[in-house]
Amino acid sequence: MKNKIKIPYSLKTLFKYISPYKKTFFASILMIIISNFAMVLAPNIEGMVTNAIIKDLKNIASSIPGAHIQIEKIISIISFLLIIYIIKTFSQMFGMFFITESIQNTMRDLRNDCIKKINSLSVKTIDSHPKGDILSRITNDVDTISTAMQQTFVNIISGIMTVTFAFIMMFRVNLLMTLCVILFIPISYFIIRKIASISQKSFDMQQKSLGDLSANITESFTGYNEIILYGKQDEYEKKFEKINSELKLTAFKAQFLSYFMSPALSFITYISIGLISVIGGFYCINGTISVGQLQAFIRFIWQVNEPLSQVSQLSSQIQSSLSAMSRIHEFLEYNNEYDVEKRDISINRCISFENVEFGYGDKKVLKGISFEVNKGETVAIVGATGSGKTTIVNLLMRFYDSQKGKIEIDGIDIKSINREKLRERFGMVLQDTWLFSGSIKDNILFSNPNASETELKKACKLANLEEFISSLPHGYDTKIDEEADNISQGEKQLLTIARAILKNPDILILDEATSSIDTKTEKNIQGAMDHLMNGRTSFIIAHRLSTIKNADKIIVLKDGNIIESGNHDELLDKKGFYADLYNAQFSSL
Ligand SMILES: Nc1ncnc2c1ncn2[C@@H]1O[C@H](COP(=O)(O)OP(=O)(O)OP(=O)(O)O)[C@@H](O)[C@H]1O
Repeated sequence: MKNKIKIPYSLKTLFKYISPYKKTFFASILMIIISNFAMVLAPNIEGMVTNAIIKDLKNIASSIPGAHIQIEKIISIISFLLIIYIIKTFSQMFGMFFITESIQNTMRDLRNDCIKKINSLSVKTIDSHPKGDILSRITNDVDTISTAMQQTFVNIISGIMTVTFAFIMMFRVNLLMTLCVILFIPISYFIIRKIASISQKSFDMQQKSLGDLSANITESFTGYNEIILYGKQDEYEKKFEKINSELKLTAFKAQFLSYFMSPALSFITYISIGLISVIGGFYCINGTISVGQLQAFIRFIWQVNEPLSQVSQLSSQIQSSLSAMSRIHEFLEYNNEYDVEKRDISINRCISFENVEFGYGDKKVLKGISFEVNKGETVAIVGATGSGKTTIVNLLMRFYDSQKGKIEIDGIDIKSINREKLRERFGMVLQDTWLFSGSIKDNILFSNPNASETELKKACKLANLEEFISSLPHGYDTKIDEEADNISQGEKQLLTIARAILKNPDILILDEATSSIDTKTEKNIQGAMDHLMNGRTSFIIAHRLSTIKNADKIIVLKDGNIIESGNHDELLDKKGFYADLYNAQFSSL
């Protein structure tokens, strides 16, 4: 899929984003045209002042009667010149204002849509793309486009103006000579295209390397503690250096090739000047044009070359931005989590899995899972690591959809239920707690922002958090830092339990929520968990079998199948896989 999307699509996407601001864009183009006109007019008027003074001085020197410096005439020309300068300055200023305004609005919309896109992606898509790369598309790539547009737009408009003026002047000197110059344009165009198409590949690689670099940095930060713990700094530095060298290589290729454009274009210009000198020479000899006109004509050829070579120098930026736009376009085209279903659900009877099969890609993880849980019951899912415990709850919340069989709530296939509405029924407490930078209160209210103060306090009481929160200097308003490093693992879990209590969900997912904590905290968490689970249908994924003894049903997974099910005592009596697992854990305590 990568690198398949070609430039026109990405440009179309860019135009789509620019179009709401087309009026401001056109206003900026108008301003640039006005300022260019003023720039062309100014030298002529400056010349008029000099000419008027010289004429008056000559008249005085020749003692022509009544000769004097015509101050009023000079003042009126200077006033006109002043007006031109003012127009030039203000049109330039407003031109820049309009262009900056429209580009920055476009970029803001693009970034907003990227964030909206992230929120509408399926878990499957998020899981299958490196986070750092997605981050790079929203930050680096948007930035590349913004800088390129800002720097090249004015140059391109001014260039078009200069070329147009130059051609008008050339036509006025001689038609045939101008047509000869025009003949060289396709050659220049061909060279630009050829070089651009070669270097574009390097620009695509460059933006991709930037994405890889960003992914590497994100990984180094998120795994910082583990990296230093295992002394892997050198390894990570080497990985970074490798990607960085690749970036350097692709950036060098891309930049070098694009810089090649300018001398190549100048070479074409030299050839055209040679040809024009010969033709122009003949015209001078037979008196069709003057030597001064030929000289002016050659200057105009340079004037045509200058913007072309300027734009070709900026071509590296234009090309990077095209690659960046292509990557953003590709990201915006990722499949959305699409829901046509509007159906809502409430659980009154039971949840059932019927012959559910599922795999990630070619890897089959669940090979025909069937079990039933009644409303209010607790089911524990047990099995070796990688046996598919998390996958079962992922399917239940429709983070992924089963490939065969069905999951039903009260006899209704969950695939016919709106995903958002389905997920509203769930609460989760995971081992990897997720807290954001904000106050304790903000973090708990995250699941139910409209909860009252009383409800908040009640949830914290049930989650055994009262003592902890009252010990904090700012109580509920205490800030949690970005990584939530200022609170312990157990406290984080209690906070997520309070969050889940406040949501008051029908179905609970508890994923190994009681591991890696001390006995007192574990007791605290277990108490909080009991409050949370009270009267709800719960799915517990736990390695520590002592925590699931009271579950109504325990299902044991192995190689994608349920090999045993029943309650704790029944499974112990069976003296099978569960009993072995339990005894092994019990004896190791
Ligand atoms: N997003 C994914 N893409 C590809 N394979 C995946 C993905 N998520 C999980 N797997 C694979 O599917 C298998 C089951 O994973 P799952 O997380 O359901 O196991 P688990 O029983 O919950 O494991 P653990 O006890 O270690 O959490 C594993 O082999 C895992 O590598």
